[in-house]
Amino acid sequence: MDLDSSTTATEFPLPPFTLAPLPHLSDYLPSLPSLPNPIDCIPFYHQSAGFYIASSDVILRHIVFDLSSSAPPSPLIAYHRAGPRRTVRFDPSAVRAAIVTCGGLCPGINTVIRELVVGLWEIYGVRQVFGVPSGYPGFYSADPVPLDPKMVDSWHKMGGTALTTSRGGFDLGKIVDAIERHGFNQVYCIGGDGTMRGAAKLYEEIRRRRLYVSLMGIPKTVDNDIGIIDRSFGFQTAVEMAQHAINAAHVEAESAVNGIGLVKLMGRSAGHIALHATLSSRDVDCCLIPENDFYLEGKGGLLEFLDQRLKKNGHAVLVVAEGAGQDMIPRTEAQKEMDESGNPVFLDVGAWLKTELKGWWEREHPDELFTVKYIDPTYMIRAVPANATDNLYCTLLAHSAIHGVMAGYTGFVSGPINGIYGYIPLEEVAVAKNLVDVKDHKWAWVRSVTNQPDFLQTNHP
Ligand SMILES: Nc1ncnc2c1ncn2[C@@H]1O[C@H](COP(=O)(O)OP(=O)(O)OP(=O)(O)O)[C@@H](O)[C@H]1O
Ligand SMILES: O=P(O)(O)OC[C@H]1O[C@](O)(CO)[C@@H](O)[C@@H]1O
Ligand SMILES: [Mg+2]
Repeated sequence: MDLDSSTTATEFPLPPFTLAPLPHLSDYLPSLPSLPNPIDCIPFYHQSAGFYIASSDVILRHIVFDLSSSAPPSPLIAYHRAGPRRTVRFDPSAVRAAIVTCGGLCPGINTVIRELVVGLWEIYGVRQVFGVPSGYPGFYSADPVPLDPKMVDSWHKMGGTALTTSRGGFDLGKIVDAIERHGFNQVYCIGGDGTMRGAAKLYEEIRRRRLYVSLMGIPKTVDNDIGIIDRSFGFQTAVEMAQHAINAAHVEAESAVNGIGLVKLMGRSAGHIALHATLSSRDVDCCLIPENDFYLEGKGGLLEFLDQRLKKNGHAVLVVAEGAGQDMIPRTEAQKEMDESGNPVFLDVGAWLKTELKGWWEREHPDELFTVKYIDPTYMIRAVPANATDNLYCTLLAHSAIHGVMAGYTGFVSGPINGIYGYIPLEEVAVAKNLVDVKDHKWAWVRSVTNQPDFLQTNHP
């Protein structure tokens, strides 16, 4: 079908799609109260038509279509829109909300906590909001901390998590027992992919026990490796922070004779931070990510490429995601460690690359000057407050979460889908991985900016 020459608007029918389920407390508690939304009584709000979101308001996950294709993209899925509902299923005076943060840090966690507290308090009139210290194990091993708007007032300006976090210690029975014991009826779990897998199990157990408890997940991952949502909060702040390291590497490399600036950035299985930092910087000569294997020696290899760059420019900047090249680094049995949550502990690809580069130069150009300056900003890109964009994102995310929970939805995650906030089943998010697609335009863009090798040659040594 040639649409180029079309001068008039052409109509196409919407392809059929499946609406993802959105679990609700009434699925297993049929006689729940149904109350008018307390927002009705806030004197400053003058609800316009369409203010309340109905269960018929949906967002399409796929918004890019090939009109010449007879087959619709499959599977075509829609999600329920996030936002306030006309009725709520909790009496605000009876709500006891718990907030927990798990896994690694990420800019914006404190903003999400702040906005959950302030949103519950100011919009819905909830007065019992608690922080669960030290991640999932804190449910059964620590006392909940009462939170109020005054206490959290400036938390959006702080990095880290004021509640403290941890890895490991997920004991399903003990956590749900503790939720019952403390009388929590709303649970907000902020965390990464592991936290979402844990939250999906908690939701299943709560449902099995038929508890009047709504539990939801707010995805947090500096690596941006959680699927379905557009991006995770704090990611943009981390990319911005990574620029400082890349700029320093560039200055060091440029100021040396045959200088290489090497920057390692976070990203266990997904190279999004490295990729975005590369695209924003434009000083990077080569970006190495876990999704795209690379090799050092021979035709089309990294060393050949760097040799050419040094000859041409006198310096080069290399960005490597921490999960890249792990299979190439020699590792003893003792180094095959896992962290408390079962995530593999990586070896330092930056330190390994630095040694390899120095060895190569000494072998190939023993009489020429050469410098590798290795910068590993590690936690400096994530242990910072969120920037303005991420703070706004965190606020909308927290408010979307509250509206959904107050309406009685449970077992869901809130997040932006194509720019619109929606509710996604927890179990879907728990298994959806967002890796860099090295076949799509974004990776092609990196390669066009850097002109780096594709590392696809099969006949290297
Ligand atoms: N499959 C799982 N089932 C139940 N709980 C899990 C599972 N995976 C991880 N968890 C628990 O979730 C919590 C956080 O997990 P993890 O340390 O992997 O961080 P994360 O949420 O993935 O965050 P990040 O990716 O940012 O580090 C831990 O308490 C861990 O025990
Ligand atoms: O906080 P820890 O346990 O040192 O873990 C660091 C890891 O956490 C992350 O920031 C998020 O998963 C990774 O990029 C990094 O490898
Ligand atoms: Mg994780």
